[in-house]
Amino acid sequence: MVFVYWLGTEPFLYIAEPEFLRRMSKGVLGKSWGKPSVFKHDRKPMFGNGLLMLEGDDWIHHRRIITPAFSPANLQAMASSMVESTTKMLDKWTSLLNCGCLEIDVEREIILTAGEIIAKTSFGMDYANWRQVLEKLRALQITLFKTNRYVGVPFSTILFPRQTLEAKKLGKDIDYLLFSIIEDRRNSNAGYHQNNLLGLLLQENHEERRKTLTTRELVDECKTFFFGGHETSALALAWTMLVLAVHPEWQNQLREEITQVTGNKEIVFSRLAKLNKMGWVLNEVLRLYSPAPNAQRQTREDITVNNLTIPKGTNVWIDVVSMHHDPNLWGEDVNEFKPERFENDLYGGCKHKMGYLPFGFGGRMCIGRNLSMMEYKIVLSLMLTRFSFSLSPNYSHSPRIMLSLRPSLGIPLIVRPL
Ligand code: HEM
Repeated sequence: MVFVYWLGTEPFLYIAEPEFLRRMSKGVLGKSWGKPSVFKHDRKPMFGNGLLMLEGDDWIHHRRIITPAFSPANLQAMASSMVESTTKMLDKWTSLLNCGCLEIDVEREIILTAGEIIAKTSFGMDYANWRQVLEKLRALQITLFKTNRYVGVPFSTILFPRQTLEAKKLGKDIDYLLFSIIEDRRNSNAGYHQNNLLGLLLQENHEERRKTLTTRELVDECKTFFFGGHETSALALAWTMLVLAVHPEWQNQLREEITQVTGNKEIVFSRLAKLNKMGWVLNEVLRLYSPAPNAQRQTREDITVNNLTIPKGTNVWIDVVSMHHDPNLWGEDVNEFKPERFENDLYGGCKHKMGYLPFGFGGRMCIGRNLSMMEYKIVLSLMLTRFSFSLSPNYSHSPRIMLSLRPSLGIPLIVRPL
């Protein structure tokens, strides 16, 4: 389905048709479309001019600097930190269960753990700092995306002055926290020699003896990666816990696979790729509950598709959720949880390769996808080998798009030690 709608004064082209998207993106150079200016402005307190929002030469430059942070060697170095943070969470669950607690909101718990993982692995942050950044980012997300604000409608900031001011203030508080972390790292020599994301960004500035990234740009990248690096991975895990709670047979299948692959020893980086069934489960969860439910672009020049000219300046809204749930692409069992779709097919049997886009498409494909797959397998393996899960009667199914696709009332599960 493809149609045009308006958001205030802004024209939007809605696309939930993979073939149209393929034709549109095929002939388009990266420079021919960017991110909608109206969202760049609205989401500034959250992402500033970080990688997600950049375009043109600036985007190429930042992507080149940041890519090495996700090399296999750097990912491997993050594994022990992931095991440590997850084990801490699971020890806490054991204490809660010993104290008579019957259920645990796994979404809340996993978000905290994923926040800790990205804070430690990418920025080397300590507890007090990352908790503050995480809490403020969550408050900012609620302010920007939970309420009905009219993004793109002229003077909407005047109609919603309280939210506008609140978002600006939270954005500044986060900037300030990240700025002081960057300055501390600059002043300590060790900061330049760490191969984590912040270390690489600082080295780039330091070694070339020119300000390749300004402090403002560094803060924006840290903000972007702090949010992007924990929220989506945590949601993939949280939605997985929900579907596994209602499909205990898949919990068992995954436990068997973990035992086969690890031989009851601690999970190690080099064996993660062998967790094939877990990979299918991840793909199926990303299809059913895509943490990034849509993608947006804005044309920077006229683009022609099927004799139709899409004028420069048109915003484009790509509805990933709709494509992932289209029975014409996936078949009549589209809404069922069937990880085996992915057994012999990276696209899960989808009739069109652009119909399955959990990590985006083209040159703007998610830079953190390998990191998130690794984190997913480590955290899920540890959870499944210590506990079994079933749905709490208090669970209420309420997926809601608040930038990402969230379970808006949490995911309370009954957790039992194995
Ligand atoms: C399951 C986990 C994840 C999902 C589903 C996901 C999804 C996506 C999607 C759909 C995009 C493309 C957005 C667009 O086209 O506008 C994207 C881009 C991006 N992601 Fe992820 N992501 C995940 C994990 C991560 C992680 C762990 C990080 C960082 C550590 C990260 C950082 C980013 C960044 C910075 C971009 C912008 C890339 C660019 O424009 O060059 N993501 N992600």
